[in-house]
Amino acid sequence: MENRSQDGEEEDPLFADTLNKGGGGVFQNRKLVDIDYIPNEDRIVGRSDQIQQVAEEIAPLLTGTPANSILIFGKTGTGKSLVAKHVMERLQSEGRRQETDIGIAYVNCSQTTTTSRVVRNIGQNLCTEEAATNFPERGISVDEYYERLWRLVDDQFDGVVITLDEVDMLKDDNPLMILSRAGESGSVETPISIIGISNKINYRDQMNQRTKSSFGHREFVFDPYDAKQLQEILENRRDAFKEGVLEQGVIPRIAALAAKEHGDARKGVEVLKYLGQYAEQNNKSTIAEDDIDQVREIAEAERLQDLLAGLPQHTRYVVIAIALLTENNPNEDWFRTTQIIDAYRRFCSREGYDALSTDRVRELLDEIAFLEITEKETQHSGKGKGTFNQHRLLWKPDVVEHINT
Ligand SMILES: Nc1ncnc2c1ncn2[C@@H]1O[C@H](COP(=O)(O)OP(=O)(O)OP(=O)(O)O)[C@@H](O)[C@H]1O
Repeated sequence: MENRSQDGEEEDPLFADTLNKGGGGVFQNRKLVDIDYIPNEDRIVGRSDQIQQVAEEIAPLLTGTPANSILIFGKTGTGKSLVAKHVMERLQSEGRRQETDIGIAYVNCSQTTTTSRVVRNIGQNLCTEEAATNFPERGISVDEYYERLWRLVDDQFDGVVITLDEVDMLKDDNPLMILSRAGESGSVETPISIIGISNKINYRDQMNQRTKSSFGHREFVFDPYDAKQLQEILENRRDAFKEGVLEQGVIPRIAALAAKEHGDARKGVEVLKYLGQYAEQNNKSTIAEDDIDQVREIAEAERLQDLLAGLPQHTRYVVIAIALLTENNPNEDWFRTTQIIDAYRRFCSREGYDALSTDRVRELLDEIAFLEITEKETQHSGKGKGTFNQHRLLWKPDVVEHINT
């Protein structure tokens, strides 16, 4: 493939020391283990059918004809974002070859939940740095953002593809509907295709009827990877490290652990990255299987931190309250809502925070279950005695302690 700058390219020697050789100097190409790195096709494992299918849906943009909008579902770390970004980039470079201007934008809706932010980010993604001033942070209405976006799309592109990752986090699916029906409603002439990504398989049920119909039945479900695929994914990143750094058995063990974690490639790649950093900080020139346990906790803490980022502080306190309960009750892992509310109140009073109302804490418990930080289930108390909810932390409690309150 041409025009793919991420892979195989040498780093500028001027910065190589800082990028690769800090401390123990174990890296030779550190970016290969960055989570946002989009690997070249020959490093992507087990997704050629999905790449082909997504490409077929959006390919009509190359001829200026309307293309489909699609939804991709699958658990975390199953390559959804990777496939979307990879296909978008290839479409854009094929467009360049054919002198067709394809605009691409990627927006993560977990950090961009309101309509105006989504539309603004798409605009900023599509245009040059100077033109991005047309999409200021504040001061213009949602309608004006849309107007500017339509103008940009029609003025500069022959086709546009927009990926909305974690689309289920949007406050409402208005932007999804407006963007996917922009051509039909006469807002733009240039065809726009949307790739919506979610790890909530039942997300479709939450979509309103009109949005659903604009996505038709073009849905793809990505299965988790098995241990063999995970091992290959990680082997394909081995050259992030200098030769001989990763001892035998390191990659198979990370792959086996990631396979247990629902086939999550993200976890595997992250552990590789942390292993390198750990080796550097400790001036080690090789990485052994025993080092894996040291870094997994750090990797998990960071992931959880990511999950909680942007959420209200009290959401974190509720998570901490559940972690404390779990730690103080080694033989239990399910806790009733009332137990958690009591633990949360104790935590708040100890730390000097004003606790939120019971109803609000119940809502927060639903939010953290939705984010898969906890699992929630409803139990029956016994004949005629009604029901109660209980919750279980899906992360190790000591990991939660790493969270900054
Ligand atoms: N098939 C694959 N081949 C090589 N690397 C992969 C593959 N699938 C995923 N990865 C790597 O695993 C990490 C996570 O992948 P990605 O972000 O695409 O997952 P996702 O399904 O979008 O997860 P999430 O829902 O958490 O965003 C990335 O670093 C990606 O490069």
